[in-house]
This record gives sequence, structure tokens and C-alpha cells, in this order.
Amino acid sequence: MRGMTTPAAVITDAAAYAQAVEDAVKASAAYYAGGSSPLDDDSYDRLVRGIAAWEAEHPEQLLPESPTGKVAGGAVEGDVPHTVAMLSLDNVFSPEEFTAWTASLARRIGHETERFSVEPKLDGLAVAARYTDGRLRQLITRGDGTAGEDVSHAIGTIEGLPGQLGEPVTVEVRGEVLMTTAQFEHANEVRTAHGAQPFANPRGASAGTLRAKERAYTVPMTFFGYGLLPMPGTEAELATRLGGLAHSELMAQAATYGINTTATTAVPGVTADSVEQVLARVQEIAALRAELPFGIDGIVIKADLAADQQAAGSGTRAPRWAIAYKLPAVEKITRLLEVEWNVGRTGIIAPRAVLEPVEIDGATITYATLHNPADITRRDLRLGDHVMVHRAGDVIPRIEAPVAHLRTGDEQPIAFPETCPRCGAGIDTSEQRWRCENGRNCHLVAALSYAAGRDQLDIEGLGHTRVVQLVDAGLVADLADLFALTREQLLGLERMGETSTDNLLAAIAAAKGQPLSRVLCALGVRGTGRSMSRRIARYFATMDNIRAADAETMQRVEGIGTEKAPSIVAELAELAPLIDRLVAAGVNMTEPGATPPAPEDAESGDGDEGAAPAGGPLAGMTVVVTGAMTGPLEKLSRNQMNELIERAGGRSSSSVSKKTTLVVAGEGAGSKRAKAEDLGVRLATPDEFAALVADLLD
Ligand SMILES: NC(=O)c1ccc[n+]([C@@H]2O[C@H](COP(=O)([O-])OP(=O)(O)OC[C@H]3O[C@@H](n4cnc5c(N)ncnc54)[C@H](O)[C@@H]3O)[C@@H](O)[C@H]2O)c1
Ligand SMILES: [Zn+2]
Repeated sequence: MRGMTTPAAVITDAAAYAQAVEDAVKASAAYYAGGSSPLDDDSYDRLVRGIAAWEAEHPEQLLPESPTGKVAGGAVEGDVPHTVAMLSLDNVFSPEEFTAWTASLARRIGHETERFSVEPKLDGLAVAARYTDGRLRQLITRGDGTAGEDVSHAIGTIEGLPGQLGEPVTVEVRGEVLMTTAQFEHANEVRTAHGAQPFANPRGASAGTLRAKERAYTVPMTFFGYGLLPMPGTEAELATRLGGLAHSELMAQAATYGINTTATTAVPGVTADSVEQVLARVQEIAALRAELPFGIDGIVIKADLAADQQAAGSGTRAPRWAIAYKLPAVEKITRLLEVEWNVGRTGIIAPRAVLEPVEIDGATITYATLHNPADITRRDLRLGDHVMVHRAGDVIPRIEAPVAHLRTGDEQPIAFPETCPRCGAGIDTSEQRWRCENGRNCHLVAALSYAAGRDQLDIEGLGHTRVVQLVDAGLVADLADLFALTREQLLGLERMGETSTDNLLAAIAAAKGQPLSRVLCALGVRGTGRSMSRRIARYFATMDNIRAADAETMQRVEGIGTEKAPSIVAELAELAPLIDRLVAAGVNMTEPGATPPAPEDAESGDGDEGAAPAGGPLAGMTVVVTGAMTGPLEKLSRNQMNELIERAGGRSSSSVSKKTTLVVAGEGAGSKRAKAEDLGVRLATPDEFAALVADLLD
């Protein structure tokens, strides 16, 4: 795993040091008050590392207001004293640093740490929730660690923090308040609808929301507990018992009281008996990070046993028995320079953000998705805005929100196109995603290249350049024209010799034999990608059946709901002349191995049967493929693997969940394998899987 990506800020003289301290304290105060810091975390941490480096060289110049060594950088105060200090955490950034930390902990307590607990480091803010006789009476922020702010007004708006515990106990629960991605999107939608500025990121949104006292609206947040301790009023017997429990036992106890903990997530807290086990778990959590519905900025490792914790003790800023293993930052602030509107192969007009290049976790980011025009309006994005950009794993970078408090007033509204930016035709704005009225004919080259692609008609020799040539020469104006191409026409093109012409014609002829699922996919009907096309083709078995289906019948295919069904039916009706010409050209319109739905079945109308044949070695199974395939499966693309799964009676899926029955994990499998292990889903190697479906392999 990579360590720090950004070096410390370099401070060269006392004046620069004083300025850096002032900047850091200001940023920190804004950060804890409501996330309106001008700096992203990476820049803040860099600044503080620079301050610490200067102080190490010039201890005599240390300014009393310096953020180093203090909870919350010394920028926050409170008036409700904590019974036990609420501290921050020290950091490590690599396996080596972590190992060194465990060694120093062992020296301190006089023996190796018996057991560790390993939990995600939730990226929200810490609160203490005081329960008296099982009732939530008071909610307090961390503040400066010794006293926090009373935010009891937020009681009732935080999921996972019940007003009433399952038992009438008097205890203090500590944990993190955060917003899930969905809660964050919702919060900003509600805020902008009320004329308020959006929050820059989920962390700032929860800080700002928690502290806001009088608002016309409430937005939900989520709580995860990671501490349980006695407080004044706690029964003596319970106090003694809690004091002796291991961290993992406390978490189990909190859960039985009804408190939400990470046990409900894909990254539950676990215990580990060795450094190796801890590091393996760190890797697993890191691999799952991009898929989590909430932000984490590291992994927290604690000595699990109470005796070990007591022996280690705490410093003024952080406990000595716990450490944060930090992960690289996934968020940076940069500027939104421009919005491009690109027309895709189905005629969808999608906005894309052009950013001032910014480095996030080793990659330079210049573009981010913006989904659709409504998304821009909802978040009140403007050109020239500073924006919080998020990028984790292989997921396409996204703009989280504008950093509204950095606005200068020079920002400009984002202009939406009034006509298709590609062909000038009108725009159909009836759905969230806008579409050129010319549909797939608008970007014919993209539509045809897609149709000829490996996972659709698989026409070798018909790459992008060749398609451009055919379209420019006026030889092809739609998919059916491909099948009418003559030898003479092709020979007339530049760089087309006899051999390549014959090869291309043969490839086009072969494409006529592709299964219906691929032909359907090649048509590029909105909402029918590869797997949906396979489900439709398997359910209906023939193109005639598909075309005969009304919206209600279409909904019998799994995954097609009331919204998608009518649009698919309408688009297929639009495509009727094209489909007729494909049929006339001899293109196959049946799905091998699929049987059409029986008429009774069509009347019973209950959902998802028929999506796969009843039998087959994978009947009733949901299968996910990850990593590189080897052995008999080596040559199969991911799409072909999914086709194979469905031919074998199973259902293919791209993400692992509790519903997954089998994960085929090849070399290099990462987060999906980890998740399968977490959920206890059965794993198979490519060879084991090949044996399972041997009858279908040729
Ligand atoms: N952008 C800015 O201007 C700015 C300013 C100040 C601080 N910061 C950021 O804040 C961070 C430092 O803040 P900090 O002092 O709050 O420390 P921290 O967030 O790095 O670590 C301590 C906190 O971790 C949290 N935590 C999450 N999961 C936990 C778990 N399972 N067990 C225990 N604790 C858990 C708790 O809230 C605890 O208080 C840095 O990442 C820094 O970049 C940013
Ligand atoms: Zn167009």
C-alpha cells in the first residue's frame, strides 16, 4: 500500500511559520464548525506537517497557538466537560510504521499486545451520547477533548442513535456522526431548494448540520458507535463490568442495546491476533473503500483488551493503545473550468466537467462525471467554482459539490444546450437524461462502432476508423446498411485491399448468426445494455415475441420496471423498419437454448421466471466473476463469462452482496473477493468453475 502522497509544506523562516500556524488554526476552526475550510484535508495535513517540521528544528520558537499536539488543532472549544477525555488519534501510513507502532506499544505494556480490534475509520465527527435510564438525554461534540458543545437539538435526526435503548441503563456511547452518500445528496438538494449554499462534502455537511440549531428543514444523518463507557449515575456493577470488557465485547454490548455499529456494514469491526492479520484486514478494508456508502479515511487499530489499554494509557492528544492507519486522500479541491456536452451512441447528451488538473491518490484528474442537467441544477454548480472532487479506486471521478464559501462572485451559470451540440436537432428533455431527437442516428459512428464491438456483433475489422470511413463515404446510414455492403463498394475505399475486403465481408456475414441477445444489444435501445439484452432475449426467445410484447409483458423480465418498460417498447416500435431490414438481410433473431414463455405463464404475470432456463448446473444461483480467468476460461471476455453463466441457468451480476451464491475469483481478484469472504459467500477458482459448467464449454 502506498504511503503519503503529498510531502510537507516547506517553511523557511519564522514569519512563514507564524503565517502557517495562523492559516492552520483558521482552517481548522472553519473545518470543525461546518466544513467551510478553504483547504482539503491533504493540504491541511501538509501544512501541519510543515509546522511540525519547523518546530522540531526550532523548539524555542514554538507558538502557543500552534495546532500540533492538540485535539482539533486547538481550534475548538466547548462548555460541557467530558467525564473522560475525547481524544484524537495518532497516525501511521505504511505497514512498516504500523509494525513499529506495535513494537513501541509492546515495550510500553511489557508484552506483545494480546489481541487487536480493527475497524474502519469513519469520516464524520465524534460525539458523546449520554443515556440516563436508557433514554438519550444529551449529545455533545468532542470540542477540545476536555469539553464539548451541547448539540442535543440534533437528537431524533440521527439514524442508529435511538432515543431509547433496549435496556434502562445509564451509559455514555461514543461514536461518529456522518452522512452516507445518499444522505449527503439529499441534504444538498434540500438546502439548495431552500436557497442555502450546498455543503462541499459529506463530512462538512454532517458537522454543519449537527451544529445548526434553527433550520426550516431537517436532514438525516447516521451514527456508528465505537465506544461505550460508564458515566456519573451508572450503576456500580455495570460500571465495573464495562471497565473490564474488551473493545470488541463493548461493541457487541452496544449493539444489543440497539446502537448502530460497523457490524451492520460491509466492513465490520473484527479482532486480529497478529500484526499480519491486522495488515491483511487493512488491505481488505482499503479494497472495499470505493464501494462503501459512506466515507472512511483510514482504519483504526486498537488494543482490544481493557488490561492492555489501561497499561498503555493516553497522552494529551491521543490514546497510546490505538492508532489510525491512514489511507490516501480521495477528495481534493480544484476548479470547474468548463462543462462539455457529449452525445453518446444512443443519442444521450451527457454533461462532463472539465477541471483544473488535480492529483488524487497518484492520478491526475481532469474530467469528472456530472450525470445529467438536473444534477447540475440540484447542486447549484457554476463555472469557475471551486469544487470538491472525489475519486476512489477505478470509479469515474465525480464532483461532490461546489465549495460555496470560496466563491468570489465571478462564477458564471452553466449554460444548458438548446439544440443538440452534435447535429443541431432538437433535444428531448422529458427524462432526466436528455437525448438528441435524432437518437442513435445523431452519433452514428459511435452507435455502429458499438454494434460491431466484441460483446455485440463482434465484427472483426470494423473498428472506429473503418466505421468513420464507411459513414463519410455515405455507404452506411444505419445498422442494416452494413449487411448490404458490396465487395465493389468496399474495394473503392482507401486502404482496402482484396484481402481485407474479403475478411470484412466474411466477418459481416458471420455476424448474422449471432444470438438474439447480441443483436438486440447492438440495436442500442436505451436501458438495454449487455446483461439486460440477455435477460430480454432469454425471456422472449425470439424477436417476434419481443416485438409483440406490450409494456406490461415487458415488465415480466427481471429488472424492467414501470419506467423502463414503456420506453423500451416505444423504442422498439420506432426501430421496426430497421429490424425488418435486418430480418430481410438474414440476421438471426432467436436466442439459442431459450424457450418462449408459455401462454399460461404470460397470464400469471409474476415477475422473474423465464429469465433463465429452469435447469442447468447453475440453476437458481447468482454468480459474480472477478479477476483474471485461466485454464479453459482463459479466452472468455467478462461478457462471455456472463453469457456462459446465464446459459447454465444462473444469473450473472457484477457486484457481490448477500444475494450472491458464488464468486468465481481468478488471479488479481481484489475487493469483490474480500467482500465475498466477509459475507461468507462461496468462492471458486476458474478451474473449479469450469468443471461445474463443463457440459456447456466447447
Ligand atoms: N481541511 C481542513 O481544513 C482541516 C482542518 C483540520 C483538520 N482536518 C482533518 O481532520 C483530521 C484530523 O482530525 P481529528 O483530530 O479529528 O482526528 P482524526 O479524524 O484523524 O482521528 C480521530 C477521530 O477519528 C474518529 N474515528 C473514526 N472512526 C473511529 C473508530 N473506529 N474508533 C475511534 N475513532 C474513530 C473519531 O472522531 C476520532 O475523534 C485530519 O485528517 C485533517 O486533515 C482538516
Ligand atoms: Zn444530435
